[in-house]
Amino acid sequence: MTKRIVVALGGNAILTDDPSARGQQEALRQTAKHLIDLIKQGHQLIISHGNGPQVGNLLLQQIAADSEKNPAMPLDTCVAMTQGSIGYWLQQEMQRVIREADIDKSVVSLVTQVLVDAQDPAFENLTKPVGPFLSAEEAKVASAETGDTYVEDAGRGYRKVVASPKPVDIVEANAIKTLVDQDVITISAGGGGVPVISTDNGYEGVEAVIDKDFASAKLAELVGADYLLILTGVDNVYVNFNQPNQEKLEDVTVEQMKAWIAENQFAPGSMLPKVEAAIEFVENTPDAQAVITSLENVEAYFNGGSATVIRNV
Ligand SMILES: Nc1ncnc2c1ncn2[C@@H]1O[C@H](COP(=O)(O)OP(=O)(O)O)[C@@H](O)[C@H]1O
Ligand SMILES: NC(=O)OP(=O)(O)O
Repeated sequence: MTKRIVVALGGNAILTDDPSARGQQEALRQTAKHLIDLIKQGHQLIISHGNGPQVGNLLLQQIAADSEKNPAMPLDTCVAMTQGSIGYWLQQEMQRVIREADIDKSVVSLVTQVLVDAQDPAFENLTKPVGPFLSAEEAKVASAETGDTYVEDAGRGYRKVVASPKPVDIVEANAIKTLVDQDVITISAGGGGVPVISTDNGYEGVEAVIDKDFASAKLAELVGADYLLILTGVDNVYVNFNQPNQEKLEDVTVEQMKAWIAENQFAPGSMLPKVEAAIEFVENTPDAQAVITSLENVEAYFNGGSATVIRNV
């Protein structure tokens, strides 16, 4: 039976070891190959993706700008630029695998605005890591030079952090839903969506990067998805992760997940937002499921395999 699946692509689906345009498109070629099975099975895909490394790199490229003839672009515009570049690569690679599979389906990527609350306390408390990983010393130098805040990111090094307000609504949700109803594969809410606030004069961009897992949960709710499929670097979520007594989670309820969150089982900035986004989606969409697994495990999961699946009961 056809299912409506929001697929949220994590960092390793886009950026492996080569950050060039060619390298990222090659990574997305492999990603597209992992998704074709779902399309062959007749499911509707609504794809979203991260942009943390890419938008941070783009901000660094703005340093080369001058003030008048080639001005630096603000963060909301940089988010839109990464939606454009990643959407372009992915759209081309999805079209390639669809053509190779001899399937007649259109793919389109949409510049997507996500409404946030101008009063969100996240604007005062910067939490979203973007760009490259630095050593403690490099981060100290960069922070002294730019005034930017750097924090340690889940044991992987230091990264610049920016504001990350929660998504309230997706401006283009009806347009996306119309396309999905017409069986078009959409790539939307990339990089969490371009953060905008509502003013008397319409929408206005704000300097922030929305977490793509929360934006994907909102997207899944608004398009009436059956599944929110969060794809990341691990086949399953674990409790006591990376410890001798680590335990793989398979079928779990929202209630169990909340208890483990209270025990600080999931790392902020990496697994925690995924688990919270999964809970938010299933709480707002009672018969739906959220699945957290790796790209490599997707085909196996949808053919009867195992992953971390979060349901209401
Ligand atoms: N409790 C946990 N269970 C499984 N993985 C965890 C856990 N805590 C942290 N992680 C790590 O978090 C990573 C996912 O976060 P991250 O790489 O930031 O996401 P993304 O794939 O969206 O870029 C996993 O690949 C894993 O290494
Ligand atoms: N916007 C966002 O959450 O990107 P990452 O998943 O790449 O951090």
